Amino acid sequence: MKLGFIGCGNMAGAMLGGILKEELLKKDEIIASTSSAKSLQRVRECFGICTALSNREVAEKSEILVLAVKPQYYEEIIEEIRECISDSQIVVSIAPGKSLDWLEERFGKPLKLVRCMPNTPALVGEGITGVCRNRRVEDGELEQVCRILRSCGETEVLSEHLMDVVVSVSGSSPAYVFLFIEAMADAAVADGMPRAQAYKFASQAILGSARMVLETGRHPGELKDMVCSPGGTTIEAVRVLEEKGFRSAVIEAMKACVRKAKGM
Ligand SMILES: NC(=O)C1=CN([C@@H]2O[C@H](COP(=O)(O)OP(=O)(O)OC[C@H]3O[C@@H](n4cnc5c(N)ncnc54)[C@H](O)[C@@H]3O)[C@@H](O)[C@H]2O)C=CC1
Ligand SMILES: O=C(O)[C@@H]1CCC=N1
Repeated sequence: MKLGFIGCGNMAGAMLGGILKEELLKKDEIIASTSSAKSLQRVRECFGICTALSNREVAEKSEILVLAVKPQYYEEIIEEIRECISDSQIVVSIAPGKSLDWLEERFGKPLKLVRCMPNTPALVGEGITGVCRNRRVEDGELEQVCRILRSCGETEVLSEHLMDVVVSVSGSSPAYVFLFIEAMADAAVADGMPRAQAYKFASQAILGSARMVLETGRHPGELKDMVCSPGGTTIEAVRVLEEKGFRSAVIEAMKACVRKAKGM
């Protein structure tokens, strides 16, 4: 098996969506285990990949093994599989707060470890993943992992001290954006727009704005100013957002997110 997942819920599912769409790996080159036969059956039906009820089997068979369980299960999963893992494999962690040192210590032996933080837009190939590695992972091996991650969107290799920030700015941030979309759609519905249409307008406005930042390279403030006509509608909305502490709410929320990640 080229790639294995221990745990196959929201995040692994999103990654699989990207990987299979790009046809980077064949379905029979990917294996996953989950906590129950019922959820494994769902994984088989959804993705058509190989499955196993045994985490050890997945650990033994995978060249690249992704630990895709919740952080609170990391310790018990590592205890369960540590004997089956060798330094010819690459273990990939996607959990917030679990440092390379912590992982190395739990495995208790020399291992190739990659720590990354993906996000669920991976499902549609528009994810972004922050990646770092321990010193045993060679450049070519990191590239192997990044090739897989790139099928889910962008990949940035960075220093480990930034990984908690990556959690707040991309791992968790789709949730804030979905809240924003819901709030904008609710407002549009309140003013008479049918709900489905409201989601479409709100989502496309966010998608288009994000693409403008990425594709024009212009400062977001400049792009904002281009929308705000003097004495117009937009500056009126911006004034209310500032009055209600919109920026500050986002900054405080993200600082809370980083604090939580650091404490995990
Ligand atoms: N959901 C997200 O947007 C993101 C999640 N992550 C991280 O990804 C990891 C997985 O999160 P989600 O996919 O959201 O969780 P989830 O709850 O959707 O999926 C967890 C999976 O682990 C399986 N599992 C639980 N106990 C197990 C065991 N003992 N053996 C084998 N499988 C077991 C469950 O059956 C399930 O398939 C977490 O560490 C999370 O912090 C990282 C970035 C974004
Ligand atoms: O909420 C969480 O803890 C995970 C990590 C990033 C996104 N979801």
